[in-house]
Amino acid sequence: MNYEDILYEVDGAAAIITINRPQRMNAFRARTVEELIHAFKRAWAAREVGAVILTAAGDRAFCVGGDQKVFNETGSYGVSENGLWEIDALHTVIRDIPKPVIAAINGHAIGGGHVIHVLCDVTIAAEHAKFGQAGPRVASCDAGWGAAYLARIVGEKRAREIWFFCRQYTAQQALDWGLVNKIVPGSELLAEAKAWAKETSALSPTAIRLLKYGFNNDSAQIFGGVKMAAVALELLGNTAESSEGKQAFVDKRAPDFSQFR
Ligand SMILES: CC(C)(COP(=O)(O)OP(=O)(O)OC[C@H]1O[C@@H](n2cnc3c(N)ncnc32)[C@H](O)[C@@H]1OP(=O)(O)O)[C@@H](O)C(=O)NCCC(=O)NCCSC(=O)CCC(=O)c1ccccc1C(=O)O
Repeated sequence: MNYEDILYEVDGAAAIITINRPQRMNAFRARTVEELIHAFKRAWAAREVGAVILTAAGDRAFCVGGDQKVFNETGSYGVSENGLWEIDALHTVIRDIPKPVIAAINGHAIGGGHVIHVLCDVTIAAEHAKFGQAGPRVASCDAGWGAAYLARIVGEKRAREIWFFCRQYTAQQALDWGLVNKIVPGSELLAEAKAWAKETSALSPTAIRLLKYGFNNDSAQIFGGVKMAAVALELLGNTAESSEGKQAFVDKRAPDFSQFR
């Protein structure tokens, strides 16, 4: 597969997957998601790879979720080679790949971009990184992993605060809440992530695989709701409420959801 929206390289025992749409703050479209899934499977199959680093181009954003401009123009997140919109399959492969996935957060991790880092095994953040959910501002949400798994990490009260108020949190706040494992200066982010990848790659791959699936086992029941949430979100995406959210984003104004209450 030819990548247009991401970069893939192997450095030592680390596969480095870079979301490469800095002109859209690394927001994803259907093609981006399809390429990410492909790259994760490539890293899964590569014997020399012991860990995956997921990061993004530039120093402004890790990923700000679904590309709202594409959605506003086309009514979807655009086309993919296989014709599918597979955000849930991306979440699944991050959980299923039997190698640690290290998120290296180089800026804003917002909306669907925040959900992706939450699902990674560990997160290292640049000092200037910002975290939060934004979906309800544009009539979108992830009521699957994005809600239930987030609550496991930060607790119910904090998870509900994150979703119900759509605020942004600093890297220090994210560290205090257990959302990230370490904060480093932006200039040291990739080197730090590579050091973590090297360290874990020296350990028994079978033990790591067992542990990852052991951790996953405890939260696996959330998956039952993931598919339901995806179908519900697709239906929400076809409503006037969704159109108002996306149009307001493009117009750079506050949405008026009053008629949908
Ligand atoms: C990220 C911001 C907080 C940054 O703010 P700021 O620094 O002030 O910069 P801006 O001037 O706002 O933005 C700069 C530039 O980038 C464009 N941009 C920003 N975000 C997006 C985006 N998401 N899509 C497209 N373009 C974007 C912005 O328009 C500016 O462009 P100019 O041309 O220069 O004007 C702030 O920008 C912000 O809050 N952004 C919106 C974040 C957002 O709403 N994200 C989408 C949330 S919904 C979502 O992610 C879908 C989820 C999903 O599909 C899903 C479905 C089912 C299960 C799971 C999922 C899932 O988890 O993904």
